[in-house]
Amino acid sequence: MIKNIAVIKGDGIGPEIVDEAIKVLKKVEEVYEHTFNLNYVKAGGEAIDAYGECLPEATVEACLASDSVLLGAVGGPKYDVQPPNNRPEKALLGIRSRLGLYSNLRPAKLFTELKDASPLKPEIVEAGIDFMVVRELTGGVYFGDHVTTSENDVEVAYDVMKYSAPEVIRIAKVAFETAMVRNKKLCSVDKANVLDSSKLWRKYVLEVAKDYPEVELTHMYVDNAAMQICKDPAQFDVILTENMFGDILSDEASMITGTIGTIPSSSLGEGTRGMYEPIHGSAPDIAGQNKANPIGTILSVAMMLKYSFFMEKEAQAIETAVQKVLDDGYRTGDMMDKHTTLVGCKEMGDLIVAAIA
Ligand SMILES: NC(=O)C1=CN([C@@H]2O[C@H](COP(=O)(O)OP(=O)(O)OC[C@H]3O[C@@H](n4cnc5c(N)ncnc54)[C@H](O)[C@@H]3O)[C@@H](O)[C@H]2O)C=CC1
Ligand SMILES: CC(C)CC(=O)C(=O)O
Ligand SMILES: [Mg+2]
Repeated sequence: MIKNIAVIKGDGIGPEIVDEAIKVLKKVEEVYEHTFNLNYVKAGGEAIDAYGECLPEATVEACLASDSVLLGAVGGPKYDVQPPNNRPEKALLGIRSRLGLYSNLRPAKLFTELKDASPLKPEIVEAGIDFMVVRELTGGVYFGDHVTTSENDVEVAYDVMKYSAPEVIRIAKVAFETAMVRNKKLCSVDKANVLDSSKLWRKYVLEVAKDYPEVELTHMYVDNAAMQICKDPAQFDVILTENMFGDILSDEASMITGTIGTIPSSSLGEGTRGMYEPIHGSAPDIAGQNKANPIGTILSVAMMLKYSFFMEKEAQAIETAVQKVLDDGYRTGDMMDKHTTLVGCKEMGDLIVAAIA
């Protein structure tokens, strides 16, 4: 099969982790006789450095012309002085929006080999951590008006969190469908005791629920959800939530699995073209030191193969290879625990490539 992939390395650890993911993709290409045409384009800080703008139109066009997009991460202190509309993060939001990628799936699954890396008590970890965060990705406060102004000579700022009924309905459908192929439990997380946008959210989640009588639906306020993820993560199967809550809760959920460094994500819209990226950021504190964990990006490639290209066995081969390398005791620094072998980003990539049959 021939597939065209737009590749955005981005900033900080982005280039390092993407290089390892590409090695994995090339191994899959060789073993399974596919052709992956890679089109390297820039977004975020790397695009500001090269062209002065965080999201050149040529990058968007290359993404739109591709079968899918692989992204490392964007941002870093160097770019914090940029005006709001030219920050690297704005490029990421721009791609998500221009490609219509409203549905972000972020798994929180504990590799049993990493149970000692989890900060939770052993008895909580033993109960199991395996849930999916379905995060709305193109609405909410990240896409509302952002205003800094002055009122009565006092500086004020506000950001608008807005949702429309169709936006809630389409992401709720994704979450119910996700629950249907898992354990048929869906927890919708909102702040409906305070926010109008959450009241609307809950109303339309309840509407969509009528089409999925087999799914057990519960609602939880986001503050409680943050607590329950630490206290009793085994209660969750699928969590559905809006953009910012999902951003925050998925970072928390990653940490209880040991590290943010292993968690991939898919971002999809109506078609099969998606963007695939680890859930973490550009980790400027460890950039350029061969310390980054490339597993989140490598597993994002596996998600791309599964969700966009329907290459089930190839995706499985990557997941099995990651599992084997962890079984063999290799770890990057972020998931280091007793009796394991510390390796760098590049070595971790090489080990996973070698483990792909
Ligand atoms: N998708 C994206 O491109 C995202 C970009 N960002 C941007 O990234 C920059 C840094 O943001 P932070 O808040 O520090 O979040 P971050 O996720 O980059 O880093 C948080 C902590 O996790 C560690 N970490 C993250 N990924 C790791 C990996 N693969 N291996 C080992 N350790 C890892 C970092 O070293 C750091 O200690 C900011 O400019 C931010 O805006 C933040 C989140 C998402
Ligand atoms: C960098 C932001 C735009 C978003 C974010 O933190 C994320 O999607 O994980
Ligand atoms: Mg985030």
